[in-house]
Amino acid sequence: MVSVSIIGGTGYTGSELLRLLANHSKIEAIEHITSRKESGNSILKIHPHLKSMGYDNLCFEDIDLDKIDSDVVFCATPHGASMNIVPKLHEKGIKVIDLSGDYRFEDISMYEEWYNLKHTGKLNAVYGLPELHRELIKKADLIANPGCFPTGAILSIAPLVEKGIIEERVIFDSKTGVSGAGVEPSQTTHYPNVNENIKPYKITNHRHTPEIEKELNKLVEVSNKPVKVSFTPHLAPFTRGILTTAHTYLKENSLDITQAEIVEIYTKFYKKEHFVRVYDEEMVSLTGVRGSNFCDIAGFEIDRNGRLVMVSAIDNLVKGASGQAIQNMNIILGFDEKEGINYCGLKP
Ligand SMILES: NC(=O)C1=CN([C@@H]2O[C@H](COP(=O)(O)OP(=O)(O)OC[C@H]3O[C@@H](n4cnc5c(N)ncnc54)[C@H](OP(=O)(O)O)[C@@H]3O)[C@@H](O)[C@H]2O)C=CC1
Ligand SMILES: CC(=O)N[C@@H](CCC(=O)OP(=O)(O)O)C(=O)O
Repeated sequence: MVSVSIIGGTGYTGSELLRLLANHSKIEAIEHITSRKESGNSILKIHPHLKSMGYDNLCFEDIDLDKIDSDVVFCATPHGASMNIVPKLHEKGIKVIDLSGDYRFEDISMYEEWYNLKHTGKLNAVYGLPELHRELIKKADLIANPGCFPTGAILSIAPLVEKGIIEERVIFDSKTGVSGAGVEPSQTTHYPNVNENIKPYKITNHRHTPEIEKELNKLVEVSNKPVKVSFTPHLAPFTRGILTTAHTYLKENSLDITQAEIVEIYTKFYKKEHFVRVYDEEMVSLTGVRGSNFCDIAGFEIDRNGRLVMVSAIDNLVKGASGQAIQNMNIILGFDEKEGINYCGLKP
């Protein structure tokens, strides 16, 4: 049994951590859950849906980090904030899973360029995408939990990149639900601006672009050219979910590959992966993964120009954040990887 604390407990990913951990059989207690604004208040004030789930006496605290001594701490804090919190916990020997972008880049200068922030210093973090880095995660004491868009994008084409059958340029087009923007309201997320609307943003310069690219390039054989990623997100009128369409081009020498062979490449690549479901006949959709830790993948169609289209669907708050964070904790601590997160979607 382990004790857990959550830094940033009033946000959406903090809320999801509580929801999922309530059904985790190896969690002894949520020792501390922090909030600066809600310190002293019951967590039920902000998360009333968690009533009778074992948290009725749990209150937010604005606690000094020195007082936290849990086995595992989840930092569900914004980028820029995590880098001032994580080192203090890490140096105490606590296993830390950071949901922000602060430790996702091995190369800090790349982080500073894309996040426009000065970093407080590199730590030895493992990029927590279990389907690609499970062995490293097992030995890690600091996990950089992947970004929501990168999770769906990387998983959608990782098998093709590893196989070396697509050209270097890859285009990802993603639609995201509004919870991706966090709990603080803004003009962008204001209901009249989102409802019955769809709006592209950061069409060429979203900070998840280099994250997707550097992870895909870990799969590229030295003899092949590095992948070049273009990424455009769109804000869409739903609360949860990210649907990503990946456009890739088959290499000249792979143009005779069949759809069935591509399906086979994916099936083999994800054979042991419980949380990646490959659909060779059905199209995937967001309701199929809503509330779940699954990444559903479909597509496999090649058009008359040799363009291969893949599609992935995730719940940004689960496989894209808190579910994956718990999956990482399960791997580090040697628990069943599915513990606490083994739910299907909520398709009506
Ligand atoms: N939402 C999503 O879909 C995803 C989010 N992420 C990442 O996960 C992290 C959390 O996201 P999300 O839950 O959406 O964010 P929210 O904005 O919803 O919540 C942020 C939380 O952090 C606390 N907080 C903010 N600043 C500080 C600070 N300086 N020190 C301590 N606590 C602070 C806030 O509480 P209070 O102000 O009361 O202290 C709040 O509880 C972010 O880094 C985000 O980028 C990753 C993948 C997906
Ligand atoms: C809708 C919306 O605004 N989405 C956010 C998602 C990013 C996020 O959650 O940040 P990390 O995954 O990098 O931590 C955005 O595009 O910035």
